[in-house]
Amino acid sequence: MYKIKTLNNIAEEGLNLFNDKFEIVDDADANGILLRSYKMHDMELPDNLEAIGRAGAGVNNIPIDRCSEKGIVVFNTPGANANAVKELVMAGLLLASRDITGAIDWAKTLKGKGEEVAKLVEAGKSNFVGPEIKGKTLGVIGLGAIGVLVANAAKGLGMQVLGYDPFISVESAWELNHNIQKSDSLDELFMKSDYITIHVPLMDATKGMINEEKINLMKDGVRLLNFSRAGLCNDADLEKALESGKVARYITDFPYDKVLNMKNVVCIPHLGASTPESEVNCAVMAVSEVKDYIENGNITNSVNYPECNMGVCNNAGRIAVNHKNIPYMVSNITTALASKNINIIDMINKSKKDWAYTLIDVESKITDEIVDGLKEIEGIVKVRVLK
Ligand SMILES: NC(=O)C1=CN([C@@H]2O[C@H](COP(=O)(O)OP(=O)(O)OC[C@H]3O[C@@H](n4cnc5c(N)ncnc54)[C@H](O)[C@@H]3O)[C@@H](O)[C@H]2O)C=CC1
Ligand SMILES: O=C(O)CCC(=O)C(=O)O
Repeated sequence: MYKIKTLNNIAEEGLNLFNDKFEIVDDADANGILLRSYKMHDMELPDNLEAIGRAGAGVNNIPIDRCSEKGIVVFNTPGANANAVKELVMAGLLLASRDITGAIDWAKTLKGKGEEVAKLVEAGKSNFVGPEIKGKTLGVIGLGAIGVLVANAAKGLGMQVLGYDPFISVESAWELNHNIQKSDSLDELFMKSDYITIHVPLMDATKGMINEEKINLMKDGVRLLNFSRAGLCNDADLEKALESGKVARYITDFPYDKVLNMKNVVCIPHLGASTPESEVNCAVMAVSEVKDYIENGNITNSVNYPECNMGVCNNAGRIAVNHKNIPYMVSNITTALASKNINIIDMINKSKKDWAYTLIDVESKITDEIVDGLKEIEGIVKVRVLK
């Protein structure tokens, strides 16, 4: 029986896809882990952990390098929550323009004022005037699953849209409305935009990408939206810009104590992906990926190991080997099998940056002795017999 542990709420529609070879457990030594935003960095990674399924996009809560070194394949669910985030970003654009939250808070203070309310409303409403978004320029940083939907929807609302993504995928480029302008540099986007929205992953290269130097390039009164991760903005620089009015408003899905105390900030409690539709989409995708990997060795949407698909095994045996992407691995693995008289019927070897994966169907049963032999080969970090 394969054991699966969940570290966050995972929609039933996904969990129900596990067949009777799987059980949901609370043990520390599960074969698979499913999670959303749970921070795994301080967790031990047990030797029998094979797969981690992130029901969502961002994987900065998972120790990817440690996982790769232990042969643990980390999956995410590209695009499965993108529409949910896009819809909240559209609300964010309006929250950034019109002081909707301030106005709602003020309206609540009129409770109990009886017949005076209508008069007070008309007298007080001028404090909450804000510009329309139509005709303004929105800069979209990162044109992946979310950025593309945001850019297209903003265009539909009459905005001018500038996009920046030096690594845009062919698929995203196809999806992008052809009226969206390409920004040749991030600095150009910063200089030309009235509104800026960030849709890139948090990693070393993007951490603190919104900082004093970049803010100084922006228009006075620019409105910033961050539905990606808190760490993309340098908080001391952001605070200074909000105090001076250089940044007129900051809308974020990532509250923390310091930002909650800043002026002109609207904090949403990480609700971007919190729709029933997106929770189901993510759970179904994450469970399908983890299940197919544990049962068949196939890899779809992994962030640390290569794509690999040999379908269901119809041969006598199947073995999966996670290893470093270094010379002689294929020859070492096949020589080890040949030395035990094991004949290979089908095989895939693929790599992704420093890591590689070899999936092999063979003509006879694989014994523990063969597995032990493979484990001794320098560079191999995990060996699994799937059949
Ligand atoms: N608020 C929420 O609940 C959610 C937040 N997110 C956050 O949004 C991020 C983006 O999500 P998706 O669009 O689904 O991911 P994605 O992987 O489809 O798109 C990310 C895009 O960023 C681009 N990119 C990477 N580095 C860049 C750079 N330095 N400059 C410009 N572009 C760069 C990539 O080429 C890619 O096209 C996630 O990494 C996550 O942190 C995602 C889902 C829900
Ligand atoms: O699961 C969630 O609610 C968070 C979604 C998210 O931040 C992501 O997918 O990167």
